[in-house]
Amino acid sequence: MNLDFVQSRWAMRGYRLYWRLASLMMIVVGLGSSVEWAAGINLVPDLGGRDMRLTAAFCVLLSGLALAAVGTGRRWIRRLASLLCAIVIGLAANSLLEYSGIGYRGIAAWLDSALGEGLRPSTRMAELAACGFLLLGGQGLLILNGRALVLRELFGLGVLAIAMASLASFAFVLAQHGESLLERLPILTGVLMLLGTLGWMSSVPTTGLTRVSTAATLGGVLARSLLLPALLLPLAYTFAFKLLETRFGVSQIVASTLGAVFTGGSLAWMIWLVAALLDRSERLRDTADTDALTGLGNRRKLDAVLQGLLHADRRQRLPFSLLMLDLDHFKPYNDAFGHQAGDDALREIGRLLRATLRPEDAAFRYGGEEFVLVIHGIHLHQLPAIAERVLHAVRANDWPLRPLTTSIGGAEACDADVSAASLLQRADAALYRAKRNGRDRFEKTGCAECLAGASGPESMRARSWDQPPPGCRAASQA
Ligand SMILES: Nc1nc2c(ncn2[C@@H]2O[C@H](COP(=O)(O)OP(=O)(O)OP(=O)(O)O)[C@@H](O)[C@H]2O)c(=O)[nH]1
Repeated sequence: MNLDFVQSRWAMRGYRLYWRLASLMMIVVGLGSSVEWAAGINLVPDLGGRDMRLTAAFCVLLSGLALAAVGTGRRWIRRLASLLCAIVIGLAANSLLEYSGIGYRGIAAWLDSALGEGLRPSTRMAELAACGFLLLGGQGLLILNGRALVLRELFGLGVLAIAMASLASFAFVLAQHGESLLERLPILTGVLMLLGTLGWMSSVPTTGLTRVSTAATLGGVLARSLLLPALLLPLAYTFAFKLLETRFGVSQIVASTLGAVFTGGSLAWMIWLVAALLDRSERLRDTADTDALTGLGNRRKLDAVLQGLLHADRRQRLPFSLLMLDLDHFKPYNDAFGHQAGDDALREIGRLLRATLRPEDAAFRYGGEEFVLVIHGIHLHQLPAIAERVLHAVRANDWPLRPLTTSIGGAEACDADVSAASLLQRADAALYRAKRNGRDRFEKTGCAECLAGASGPESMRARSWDQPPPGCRAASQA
């Protein structure tokens, strides 16, 4: 399934920045480690454990250079970067063959004997590092050439797994002063592999796994805020609780219990974050669908509701009708008492409509002083009773400044209605007639009274009621 995402500008910037920093760091550390190895000096801070070997340092340097080149449009630079990745693959494969036990003596063995093993530490990188760089080189080569998305993501996940295991193992060793699970993979190499594989993924943020986490959607926010803690927290806990046990004499049972409590707590925190974000997005959606003045649904919400009702399976479609309301002589009311008083009156109409309708029906502000009511399970011949209830509620309300009335037009959803426009148009035609026939009254329009396919009522503007809605002339003048 191929999904398109709208990317978040900030997330994209963040990923691009990370990619540049990762490539820079790899170049600096790779170069530093190579020089350090060659000159026998200490340039790169020792993180404990074993030193990085010459071949690993070279792989880091070449991967960093190739990574820096991925953004360029120049073909020859991309070719050069592909060549660097191919060299990384070659060096890693060479190391693996050296370890294979088939008696292959590769570059590192040759270098070792040429430089005099014993005088200098071995040039050979560890087996796991070789596996990691084989995958990292493959990932880079495929990204640079825009090939095999799934395979390169799998390569990335492979490097991630090796790097994470090395970090966890290192944390464990640090805490325990004991044997490492992955004793032969130096921590610096693990960290750089982690940087490198995430760097490759970040260099093309609109593809593969990263495109979800750069999306400007709820899913994108969740991925950005939860992926990294989900990866790193178990690692940090392993370290912290092992440290409590070995260095501070906390018993194993207490350390394990604390580990379980913190892991559960983190999980609960992540779920809470998801729930809070879902809640916020739902409230935002509600706000977008609500008219701020009256608290009723707005035009956008009405369109969605009608769309849903009209697009329901014809055979299962339940009858429903519309009432379209327009306040009578509202302009003089506004002019006489001011806009604020007009707003209060509109708010009061919203309250009256909510109070008058059954819970299953819904009122929407269609625009200005026009409202639309969606009445479920009601046919045209049943509408007058409901409309009369609304007319009475408005008429009988205790208006503080001057009595207000409303005119109402009604129409039923017909089989021929494929969109909301024709239905709204019939309700509008009936409203036009109610206005023409003296206001404070209800009129209805039957299914055949307007031309099918008309473009819907004029709305959200002051109506003069001198002209009937287009497409309903004959019916409107009836
Ligand atoms: N206070 C207030 N007035 C509004 C709002 N929206 C529309 N109106 C006013 O509603 C009035 C509508 O007037 P018209 O459409 O000319 O019609 P009318 O005076 O109600 O007369 P008929 O509809 O012909 O009975 C205009 O004066 C608008 O300014 C609003 O949100 N607040």
